[in-house]
Amino acid sequence: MRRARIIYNPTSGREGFKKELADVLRRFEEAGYETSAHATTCEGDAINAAKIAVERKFDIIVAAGGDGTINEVIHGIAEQEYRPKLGIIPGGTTNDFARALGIPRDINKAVDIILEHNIRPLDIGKVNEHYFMNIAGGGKLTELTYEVPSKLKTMIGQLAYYLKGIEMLPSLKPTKVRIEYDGKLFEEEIMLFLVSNTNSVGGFEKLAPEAKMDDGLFDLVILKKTNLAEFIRIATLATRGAHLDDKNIFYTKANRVKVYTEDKMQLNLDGEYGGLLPGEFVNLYKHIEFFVSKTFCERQDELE
Ligand SMILES: Nc1ncnc2c1ncn2[C@@H]1O[C@H](COP(=O)(O)OP(=O)(O)OP(=O)(O)O)[C@@H](O)[C@H]1O
Repeated sequence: MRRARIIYNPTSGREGFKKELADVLRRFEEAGYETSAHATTCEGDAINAAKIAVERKFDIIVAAGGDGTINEVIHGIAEQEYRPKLGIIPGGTTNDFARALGIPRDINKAVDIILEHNIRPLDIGKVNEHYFMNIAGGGKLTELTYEVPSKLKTMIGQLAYYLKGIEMLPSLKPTKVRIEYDGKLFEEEIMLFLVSNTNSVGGFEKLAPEAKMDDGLFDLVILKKTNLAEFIRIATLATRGAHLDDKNIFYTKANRVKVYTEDKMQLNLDGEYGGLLPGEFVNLYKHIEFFVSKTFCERQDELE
């Protein structure tokens, strides 16, 4: 019999998953999975819980929670030789990764997707000792994703980023960087850089519109030094994915990207603080098998 391990964060988002747990367990059992659950107790607990699920050779792990929980589960399995397939039930305040995989917020519909069994091996990003699923980046502007208080995020969503962004615009400063990507070199002053695995980024769905999740490549998007007026013009273009051809943008695909900066620069991983640069970003090709929606499969295939 196939075995499923549900790892859920009882504190994530509006804490809705707990109430549904019995139903979710029943649905997995009915679908032929012997199923058990682990409620995370503190930061880092999902990493251990996932490692234990690997040791016990569960066929699938279902991560229920926000991006933080999914990220911890990925940390727990990414280094292992045997990696259970990963299903996601979004339950956080931000669910960028679930959104990228076309997984709806509704718990029952998310379970449907796992039980429909559309499985795709997808790339995972690694930088220094951290993993990321969606996007990593550096530059003053990327720092705003964690300066937005999470309460505010929940209440007003995307608007929180925009408000914070506007507040920070005058303090945007260029930084000299040296970026090595697949044996080539980019050396200039920049405003920010993004290393993207998916195209779903904190409300900007089109920052890396061509990012494909199973090609072993990141989309590297660099905004060169600009003045404020230019910056606003390009940010407007970016909301509709029309920025990549702009002369102020450097855009390429790469499997390995090394970033060195002259000034201190923070690293942003999936919207969270990820330490300081320098960093070496490595794309782990089709590293983990995920349960995804049919729409996701169609979208990926269109990008071929
Ligand atoms: N029982 C717990 N009590 C407090 N924190 C926990 C507990 N279990 C897990 N955590 C921590 O909470 C962090 C955030 O959780 P998660 O991402 O699931 O939800 P969220 O904060 O609501 O959503 P998001 O991260 O998407 O904004 C996790 O990275 C984890 O370290």
